[in-house]
Amino acid sequence: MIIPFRKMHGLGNDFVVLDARATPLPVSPDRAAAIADRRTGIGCDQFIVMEPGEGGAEVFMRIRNPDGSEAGACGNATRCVAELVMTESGRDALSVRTISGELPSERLPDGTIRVDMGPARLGWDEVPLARAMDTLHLPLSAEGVSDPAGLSMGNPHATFFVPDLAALDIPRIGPALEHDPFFPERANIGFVQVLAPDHLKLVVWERGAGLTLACGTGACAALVNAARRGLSARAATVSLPGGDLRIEWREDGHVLMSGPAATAFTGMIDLDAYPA
Ligand SMILES: N[C@H](CCC[C@H](N)C(=O)O)C(=O)O
Repeated sequence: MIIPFRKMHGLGNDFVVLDARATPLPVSPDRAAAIADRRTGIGCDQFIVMEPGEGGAEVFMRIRNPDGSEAGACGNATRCVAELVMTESGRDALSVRTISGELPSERLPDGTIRVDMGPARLGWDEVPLARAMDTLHLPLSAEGVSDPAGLSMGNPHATFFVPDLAALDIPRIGPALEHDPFFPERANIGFVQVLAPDHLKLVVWERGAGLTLACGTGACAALVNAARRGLSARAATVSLPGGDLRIEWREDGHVLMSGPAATAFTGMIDLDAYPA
């Protein structure tokens, strides 16, 4: 089955996007993982399938990590899918639905995309954690880091605050933290250096994907956790290796994320060349 694909990215967090809105596509977790492979497939940080929208949403977005695991949210991909559907429909506002909820999105005058990523979920059972506790201070540590804050943006996040990101060996400490039994569904692990109350520097070890150039939900988690700790204002620029996102934790608990979305190239793929 030969079909078109679109290669997109948000600040270098990259995606293969397939369109299954008109016709269902046979994409198993194994096939998604094979296509996401950077040597034997197209390669991407997350594999995205657009499905027919439901409720008030124009499109449903299915998110899989390169290990085949399904994720409940992906901020950078949400901006990409929103931009794609806005451009094809000539609209500047629409909603993208995921398994975690409906995400109202709009194109701003400067061409960036702003998404209401929904509420930050702060309960231990929402993250989720393995047992009841205050999510503001988690009893977790690794070399050079300790005492993270946790939350969910529709996917699990732990945020460590450090004096100097450059001193960390994230590829070495990331995997064990991602898989800590403390996180029954694993977790995305963010490392934040607070530069100013309105400026955070962030690197994320992503669940099921590892080190990425940017993580939209990770930036949302970093801002909310910094504000909860009194380390930042409720709105800040979050600088990731791939570039900057603007994040605001609104008084109603919703988190707004603004940033770019880009298409790198399009092509055709033969799904039958990949494991069923
Ligand atoms: N690895 C994440 C999904 C992608 C998140 C990230 N790429 C973003 O932009 O939010 C997870 O398993 O929850």
